[in-house]
Amino acid sequence: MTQDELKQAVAEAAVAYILPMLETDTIVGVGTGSTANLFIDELAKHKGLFDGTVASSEASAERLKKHGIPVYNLNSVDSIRVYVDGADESNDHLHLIKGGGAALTREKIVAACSDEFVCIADESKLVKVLGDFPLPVEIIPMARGHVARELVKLGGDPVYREGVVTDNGNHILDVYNLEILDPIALEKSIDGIVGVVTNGLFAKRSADVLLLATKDGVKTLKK
Ligand SMILES: O=C[C@H](O)[C@H](O)[C@H](O)COP(=O)(O)O
Repeated sequence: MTQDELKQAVAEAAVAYILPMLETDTIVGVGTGSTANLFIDELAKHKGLFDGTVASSEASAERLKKHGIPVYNLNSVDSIRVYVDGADESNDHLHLIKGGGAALTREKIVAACSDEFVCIADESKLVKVLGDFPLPVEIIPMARGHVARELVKLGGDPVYREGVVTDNGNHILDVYNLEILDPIALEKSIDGIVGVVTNGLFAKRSADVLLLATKDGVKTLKK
């Protein structure tokens, strides 16, 4: 199977997983990226069954609206039953690296507000130790130099993601060469640097379930 076929399989599995949760007042949190896009397309087949969604990016909101699925402002909903999103890497504890598409801050906010976080990925994303994928860090633009120097002190090699402005009007540093042995501690340390908005480690609030597409079928991994 190709990577695209694996992504399609996991998108379908995610919809099957959340179907029993869908009621007329259910709000679904929707992530960002190529896997999340396929999930949106599958979710659209069931749009009459639930109330609507909260999106983690402008791009996902636009795709949802094109399908005729209601998209709510996060501040106008009481709760999100389930959040479905992709990842750039996951370890066995379902700690994630996210933000390859620069949506990490809104993703982390929606994940924090959700009762259950279902991560969807193909098997290439499962790793023993996080950090082969450069860790995205969203920063306030004027703090770029300061944050970069602090990230070097933590052992990383930050690279400015040229030309990218997040939905929040900020910039991204991608941090290379981190061997992330303690994701919870590193997430906290990076968040403590003045000028950092969010970092792409989802460790304190990890996924609850990982649906992992493999050539032998979609596997369900839990913490
Ligand atoms: O900012 C983007 C997100 O964190 C994505 O969920 C992540 O990059 C995975 O994207 P994809 O499904 O395209 O590999």
